[in-house]
Amino acid sequence: MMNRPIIALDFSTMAEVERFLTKFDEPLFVKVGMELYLQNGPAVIREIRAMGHDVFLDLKLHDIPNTVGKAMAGLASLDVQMTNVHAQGGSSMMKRAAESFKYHNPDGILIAVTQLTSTSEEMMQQEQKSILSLEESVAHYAQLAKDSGLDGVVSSPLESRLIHAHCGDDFLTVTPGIRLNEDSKDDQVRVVTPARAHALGSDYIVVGRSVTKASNPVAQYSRVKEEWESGEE
Ligand SMILES: O=C(O)c1cc(=O)[nH]c(=O)n1[C@@H]1O[C@H](COP(=O)(O)O)[C@@H](O)[C@H]1O
Repeated sequence: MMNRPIIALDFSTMAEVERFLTKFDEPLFVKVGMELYLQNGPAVIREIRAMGHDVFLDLKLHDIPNTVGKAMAGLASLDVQMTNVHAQGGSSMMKRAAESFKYHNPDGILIAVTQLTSTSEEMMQQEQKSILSLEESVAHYAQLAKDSGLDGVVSSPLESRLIHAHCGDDFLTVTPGIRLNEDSKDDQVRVVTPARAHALGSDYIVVGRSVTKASNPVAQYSRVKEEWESGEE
């Protein structure tokens, strides 16, 4: 069975979240990111969990190991199914995050962002002064995350095969940058359709605006889910 698509609740108020979620009569897997969490705090997680939905808390922690370890202990007590850090924070930071998260939430999934889906290879090389190709960089950070005790990484579906080849099929690929054929890319660079993400072997897809900005979000969610499960556009 395929994992449900994760829907990014990129709203700024709880009222908008409620208006969106009450349209659905099935439990969703949703993502709470910086926009919602930083403006509304931990109460949003409790409310969404009380409505029966699973939560990926996406705050991409990136700081010194002690700070991230302590912050992670707080986040782990929120009863979320998945959360993340930035792999570029390094292996000591990721190890502290994993120890802290797993101690408080043994069943939770901890993943690391490799290269954002809004980053192109050209940007990476010019702005990060990296001498690697984008794929080499993603594979490198995925291996570092695995060696630090994390369960998987965030990347574009374009790198899912490479990550599985390097880190094994059990190492999770959680992949945003999903667009239906007729959608615009917006600020994303490395995008694919849900069907293509299936073919490329992603374990989870993260979908935001394609569904949240649709005129009929429930119908659009069903379409994304069907494409993702069948692998056909
Ligand atoms: O960690 C993430 O979820 C994430 C990592 C990444 O590399 N790219 C990325 O788009 N995301 C998140 O995935 C969501 C994508 O939203 P849409 O572009 O609207 O589908 C946003 O909430 C982003 O914050």
